[in-house]
Amino acid sequence: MNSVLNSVNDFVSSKSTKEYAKKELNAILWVALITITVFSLEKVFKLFRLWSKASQIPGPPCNSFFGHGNLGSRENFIDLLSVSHDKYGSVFKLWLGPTQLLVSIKDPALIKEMLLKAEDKLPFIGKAFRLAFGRSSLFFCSYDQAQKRRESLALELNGKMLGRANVIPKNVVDCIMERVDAIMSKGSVDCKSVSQHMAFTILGTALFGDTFLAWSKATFYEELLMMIAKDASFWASYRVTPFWKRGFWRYQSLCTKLKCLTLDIVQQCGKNYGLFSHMDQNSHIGIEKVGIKAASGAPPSNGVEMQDKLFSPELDGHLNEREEPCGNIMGVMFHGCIATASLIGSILERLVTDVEMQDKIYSEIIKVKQGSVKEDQNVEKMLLLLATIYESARLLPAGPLLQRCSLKDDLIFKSGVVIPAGAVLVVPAQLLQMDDSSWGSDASKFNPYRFLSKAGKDSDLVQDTSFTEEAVDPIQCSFILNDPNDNAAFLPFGSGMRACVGQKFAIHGVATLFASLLQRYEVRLDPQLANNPKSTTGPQIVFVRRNS
Ligand code: HEM
Repeated sequence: MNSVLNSVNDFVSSKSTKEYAKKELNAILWVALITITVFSLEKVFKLFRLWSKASQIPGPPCNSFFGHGNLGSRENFIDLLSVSHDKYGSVFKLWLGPTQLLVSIKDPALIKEMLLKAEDKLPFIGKAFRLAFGRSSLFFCSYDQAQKRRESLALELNGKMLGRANVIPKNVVDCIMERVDAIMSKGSVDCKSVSQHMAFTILGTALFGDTFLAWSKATFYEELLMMIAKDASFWASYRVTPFWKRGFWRYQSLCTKLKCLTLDIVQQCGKNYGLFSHMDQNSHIGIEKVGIKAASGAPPSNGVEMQDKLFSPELDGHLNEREEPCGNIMGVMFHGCIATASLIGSILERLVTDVEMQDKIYSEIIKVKQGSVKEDQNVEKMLLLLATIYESARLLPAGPLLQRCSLKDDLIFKSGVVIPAGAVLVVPAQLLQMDDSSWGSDASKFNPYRFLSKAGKDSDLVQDTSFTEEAVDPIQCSFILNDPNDNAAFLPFGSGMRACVGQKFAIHGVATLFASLLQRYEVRLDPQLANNPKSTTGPQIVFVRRNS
């Protein structure tokens, strides 16, 4: 009897357990269904919001649901922006896909406002840096993540570095000159590779100190950095990281080699010199992680003290741990080298094609040198040289667009224009820097005098190109150098919240370099190879030693 009762009980309890399980499963399915519905509705709602807000912005009609997906080559895209701005005004939209809105802005005042309000960078840029160098704060798309590192790097670059008499120490310039001598003993050089090497040496010594000059692996490091630069955008352009592609893993192995080399140079120069200690406290953790013994025995120095002052505990704790060791260092080396090399290349190209200007700059350098007591370059007194650097940066073809977005909030301009959150904002900097309405009828010509004005009259620009010796005489001070950033259409270093923190350092560094270079050499086009139409590396140039 008991056993019968037991089996009835078992049957009842197993039945109620099953029912309970069934009910629970139903509840889970309902919750999942509601969550998915809410999530989808939210997405649809966001999409309608984007479409309705975007409908207020003028722009070409979009024939395909997938948007203007095929925008052609870089040149075609800039042409498209130029034509569309002429047609739709200073702000227009372009659909890149059903959910991807691009808004281009060409009005200088609106651009200034936008670059101050839109704090975030495109996730694509952050992805390119993350794939190559691991997670880092500098160059991260969200401003909140990048802000502190930006501030500490800016403080170091614009404070300690610019505070020195010469932004680039004399031994570094001498090292570059020695290399130029060595190259010249073999013949002419291509403009691109010599500019790249100069930029690499300036940045390397700024980050790692003098140890970098004697580092045996520097040449390999430079080659690796350039190989990575070539492919970085390509691999970042995949929506899903292409782990299945062999080429991607080859690229990753280059990135790993670069990381090991960075850790190696960090180890060699120890904690006590260079900018690196202020950007990556994690670098020493990294050295241990990859099995290299951390630098030891170096006496505590100013660098270490400065390091403690520069980083707040908040940054040292939570955020630092999420950063890849040396990620910031590699990011700065990468961006700084490419951008500085491009500027040096642009200056060299302008100087070899405008020999008269080169001679005037040479006279200015000699005059300033004669007036100075010590070995200081005093580049801040070389107004024509600095104006030439600004002008070469203005005409720089690299980086034709500035890109921003506001990840969370809509952007509301004073004029009432509203750009929905998440839209890609672009500034066609190249068009703007060549625009007649901002630069006058000679906007496309090389004219450094546009950055000089007569002392006391800000608006009185020196348009007269017969720049006399007296005019460049710093003692007489008859001319002043305008702040290039006064013109809202001067954007080679960007502007606003995410503007380049290396602007002053790069300009002073490049000026110091050219002051030494032009003092010793005349730079000329190689007469035999000047007109070689096949050259993809810029003109072939020669450095001719000056008599003195
Ligand atoms: C001629 C040389 C250089 C040029 C033309 C240049 C140009 C630029 C441009 C256009 C941007 C983006 C700005 C924006 O979106 O508004 C940028 C960002 C940046 N630059 Fe430079 N740069 C140069 C050299 C350097 C150097 C030498 C350093 C550091 C040592 C540096 C550090 C940075 C950093 C950290 C950012 C990122 C800012 C951020 O994402 O928040 N740059 N640079």
